[in-house]
Amino acid sequence: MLAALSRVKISRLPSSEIFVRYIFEQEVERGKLRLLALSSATWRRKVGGTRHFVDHRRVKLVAGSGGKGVCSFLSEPRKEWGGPDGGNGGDGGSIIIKADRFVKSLAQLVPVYKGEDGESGGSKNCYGRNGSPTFIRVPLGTVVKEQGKIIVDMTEHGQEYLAAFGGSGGKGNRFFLSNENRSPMTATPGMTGQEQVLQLELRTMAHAGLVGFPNAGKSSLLRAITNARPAVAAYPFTTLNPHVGIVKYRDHEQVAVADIPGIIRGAHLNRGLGISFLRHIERCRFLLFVLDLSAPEPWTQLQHLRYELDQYELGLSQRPQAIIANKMDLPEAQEKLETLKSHISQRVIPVSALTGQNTEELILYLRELYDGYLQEGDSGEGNPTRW
Ligand SMILES: Nc1nc2c(ncn2[C@@H]2O[C@H](COP(=O)(O)OP(=O)(O)OP(=O)(O)O)[C@@H](O)[C@H]2O)c(=O)[nH]1
Ligand SMILES: [Mg+2]
Repeated sequence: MLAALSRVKISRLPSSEIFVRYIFEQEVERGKLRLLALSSATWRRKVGGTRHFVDHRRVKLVAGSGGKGVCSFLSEPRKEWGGPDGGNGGDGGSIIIKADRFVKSLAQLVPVYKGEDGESGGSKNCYGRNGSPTFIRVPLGTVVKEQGKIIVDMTEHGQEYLAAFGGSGGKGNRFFLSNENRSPMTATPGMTGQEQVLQLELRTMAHAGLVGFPNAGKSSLLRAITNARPAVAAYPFTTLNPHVGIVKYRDHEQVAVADIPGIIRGAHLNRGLGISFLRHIERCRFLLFVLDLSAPEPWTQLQHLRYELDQYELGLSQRPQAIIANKMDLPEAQEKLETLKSHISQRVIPVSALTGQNTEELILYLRELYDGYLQEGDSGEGNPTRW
């Protein structure tokens, strides 16, 4: 049955279904796992090396070592004792992490980076060439951590962080020439490059984050209010990586909205897809809670979502927010909405992501939140991200 399923996936090549396989991978026993791994390779070959979205990576950086200095003496016809002429070695290449807005995931990163070594010096006072720096291009919003502590946040295009220094080159014997010592024999080796083990984490940068149970219609809503096209399907956990869409207003103001995977009760205990992907809404200034009106008790969803958010980071659920009741087109929705309103003191925005009903109210409310956030920014609480 599973083999048949894999074959179907390979032949149809739907972009979202490769992720379904991850869920299967966690659940099936060993024999079947191998089969899935095989199908995954075939899938990649067929679609031409497509890579998955990766939002965290551990990398080891070893900067280039300095080239060694050389001990040599000039000796030419009629100038047999020309003195020391050993040149210095070149410096090793450093490793630099650079933010690049054209890079969208950490998938292209490799586990180990080795910087270019400096060249050794030469006779006739020739200095060795310095090793060229190695650049690691990462998406905007990448956080660089060392032993769990954040050391830099790459938020601007072109921002660079020198992560591992190259070793300095050794000195040739010419360097040691002095009045006391006219023929130094000393030459030093280059220093080894710095070694670092860093964790890179990608945190999506958006103003608003859609939070909701699986199948609540988060991706559908993102499609309805922005031009983003995340996959939508009637099974839970369709979305496995964040998508960002931009809501454009007439005055050219733009608000970025991030869609993330669904959260279920007990996600902090690693149920469902866990809550580690909440890192993608950690930076969001406001949250859009999407409740599913087709669920028996949509108001309990809100409690569970808030609880799970607070498990990730205390106070996360208290960010400025909008509560959206989705699937208003369903027949029983109106009745449910009234009950929902009686359970929640905050304003509830009823919408239908499927038909686009009442999405204007949501878009306008989003703008109110955004304007409030901009004013807050003006009063000195950090610069707002301009998209
Ligand atoms: N009737 C109705 N169905 C909807 C509406 N919005 C979404 N759906 C359906 O609900 C199902 C799930 O929608 P998605 O947008 O994939 O839900 P999601 O919250 O992104 O789900 P995950 O990515 O799995 O967390 C799909 O079959 C949608 O067609 C709506 O407003 N009305
Ligand atoms: Mg989705």
